Amino acid sequence: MCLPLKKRCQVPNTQEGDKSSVDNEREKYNDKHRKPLRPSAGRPLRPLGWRLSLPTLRVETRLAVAMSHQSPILSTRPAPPRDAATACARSNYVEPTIRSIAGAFILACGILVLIKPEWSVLWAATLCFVGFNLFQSGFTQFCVMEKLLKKLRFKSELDEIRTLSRSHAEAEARAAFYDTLGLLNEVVVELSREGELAFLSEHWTKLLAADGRRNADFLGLAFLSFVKQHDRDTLEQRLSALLKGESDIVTLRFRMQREDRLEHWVEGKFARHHKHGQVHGIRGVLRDVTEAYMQEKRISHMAMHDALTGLPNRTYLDARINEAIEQSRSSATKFALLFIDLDNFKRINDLYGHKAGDQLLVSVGELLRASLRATDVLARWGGDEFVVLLPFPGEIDMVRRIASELLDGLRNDLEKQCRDTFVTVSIGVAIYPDDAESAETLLVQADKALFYAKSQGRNNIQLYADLQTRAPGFEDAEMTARFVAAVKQNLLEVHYQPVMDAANPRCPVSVEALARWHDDKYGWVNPADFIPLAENMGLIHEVGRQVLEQALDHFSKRNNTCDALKLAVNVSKRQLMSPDFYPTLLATVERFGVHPRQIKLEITESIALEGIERARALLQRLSDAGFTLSLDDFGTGFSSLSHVHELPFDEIKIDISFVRRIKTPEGRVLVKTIVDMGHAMRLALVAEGVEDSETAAILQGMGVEMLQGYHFSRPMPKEVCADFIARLQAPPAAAAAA
Ligand SMILES: Nc1nc2c(ncn2[C@@H]2O[C@H](COP(=O)(O)OP(=O)(O)OP(=O)(O)O)[C@@H](O)[C@H]2O)c(=O)[nH]1
Repeated sequence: MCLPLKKRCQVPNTQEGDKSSVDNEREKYNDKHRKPLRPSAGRPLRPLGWRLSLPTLRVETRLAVAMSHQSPILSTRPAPPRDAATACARSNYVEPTIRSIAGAFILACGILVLIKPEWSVLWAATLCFVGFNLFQSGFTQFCVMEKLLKKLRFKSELDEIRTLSRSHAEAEARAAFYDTLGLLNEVVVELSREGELAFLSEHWTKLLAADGRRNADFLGLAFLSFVKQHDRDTLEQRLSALLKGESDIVTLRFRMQREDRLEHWVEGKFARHHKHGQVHGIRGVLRDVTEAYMQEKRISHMAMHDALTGLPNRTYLDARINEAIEQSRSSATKFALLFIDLDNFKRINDLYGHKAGDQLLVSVGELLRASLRATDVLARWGGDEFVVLLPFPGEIDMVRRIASELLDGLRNDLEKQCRDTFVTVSIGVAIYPDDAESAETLLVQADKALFYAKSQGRNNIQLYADLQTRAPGFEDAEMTARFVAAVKQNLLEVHYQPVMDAANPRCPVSVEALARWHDDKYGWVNPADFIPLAENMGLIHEVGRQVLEQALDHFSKRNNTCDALKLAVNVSKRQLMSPDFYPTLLATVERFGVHPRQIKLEITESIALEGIERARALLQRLSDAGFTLSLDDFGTGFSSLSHVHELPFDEIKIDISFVRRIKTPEGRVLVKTIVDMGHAMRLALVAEGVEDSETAAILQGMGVEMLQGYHFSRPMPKEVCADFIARLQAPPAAAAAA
């Protein structure tokens, strides 16, 4: 880089005399700077001056100005402080003094010739000598002046050459700089204060995929016009802040408006560009970061999104909920969290396989997304659960309406997509800040509301706020929390209580599956405590489902030979009213290889309160499928006994409250009436709560076909129940030995 510059600094076309004078001056300069000039007198000479050297009267002109000083081409030192004009002025100032002295001397000689004519030769010789010296002095002065003029001319030439070579050197340096920029992958841009392109380095056209064009075509155009519309405003704001001096460096990622229309990301780093101490514009470096950006995006997308549906995942949702909380706090607004869960999704997997299940999840995600506003966040929480974060400006009724539209819309769309199955969803809703003030608690409340929605027969919406009034106190007890956890973890157990043939007490006709809960803290919890809890919490449906599945599992694996033995399971009214109860039951029974004929469904009489027509339709389907239908708790709370005969029940189970009174005359009459009425309706009779042989005998005497109670057996774990049945069925001798 330095070589061409030096070469250009050689002095061109100088005459020999000039060259030597320059060399002389340089030597003088170098000598002067090497060591000071010392005259014989031992005093340093002044840089410029005259010395009258007597007795020779030789006027010495000492031009001590080292002209070589003035040439930075020859030396990088700065020019000496004195110039030729100063030297000239000094010589003009000295000459009159000499002339005056010489004049005075000639006048003195003339006077002496007149006074002493005999010394005239001596005086004439002295006069000649002085005249000659004056002439020599003038000539010397003339030479000095000429030299000075030459020096001045030479200096101006030098200045010219220097300016030329400087601009040439600058141009060369610039060219070399641009060549270097061309080696970089980055693009260097210079923008005017108005944002127009003033300079572009080589790869600009490559960055814009404008292959056939030259950089010059772009000069003078607005830089921002090559930035994607979406990123333009931000970049413009940041660059004008930079020009105003509000920031020193701006680093920003944005997209360029490329001719091939591909999305290319650029990282731009900009700084102010100064000239003569003024802000002249902006200088920036643009780096194509598309690949790195896409990679980062892919990684962060993977970390924040669900692989199956492509929807945001829990991590993303958590962040957005926290953001929404911040925003709601500052703007005093509310937002809702909707927990959406597919009803009986397991069944879809079981019936159609996991691939179909996956496809359904994807469809649900798409349908939900399409029904929501862009500002609503939809995430897949996991499994068949989705969560919607719904900012809402108005009343809570608005959330109800949106949730209801989602539920109906989804059901209708899925009905069209899945013609051979019926897919519904349940929705639980919690509102910030009414129901909770932290993201975590809000999610828990929404989940509770969902749980309650499931328990209400699925395919419905529950708001956490409503839950408080519908299931009061369900939050309070620690037991509640432990119970909920037990249900969620499938920790409930099923015990079995046999129902005996009244005519043959050694033969159980069925075993009733009963839910039991053992808690580490509370031990065995009485069903009379946790069943109402389950009702209040809306868990009764879930409890019913778990009991059914466990019981079917046990029943299908039984190894006794009692072929006629039936499995009796309790079905709550809510379960029965759920639209998917029937198909789920059929599928579950089939899954465990059990025939509906082997199942007895015990249904409470309150089913009739749902409207006799509806109840009949629901029950008839079950009866037609082969299930035995038992009217449970008969005699309690049934508004119209006369309706019983309109429902397709196979048997009536007399409530324990009547059986316990059987030893009193009134109680006996009451039970006898129920038994007669049942028989009149061609229904079989079962009595529960038989606790002793006397009661058993009375009931048997009345014609009750089946008996159940502690007199025969308490509810037992499956193994104990299996032993019990095996013992009953063993020949009397073996049973006695056992
Ligand atoms: N196909 C498929 N199944 C999944 C996926 N993730 C979870 N599951 C299944 O989804 C089912 C979720 O069941 P639950 O929500 O507990 O129960 P459900 O059958 O939907 O019943 P309710 O929610 O009580 O109505 C489980 O059987 C999981 O194995 C998945 O990514 N794909």
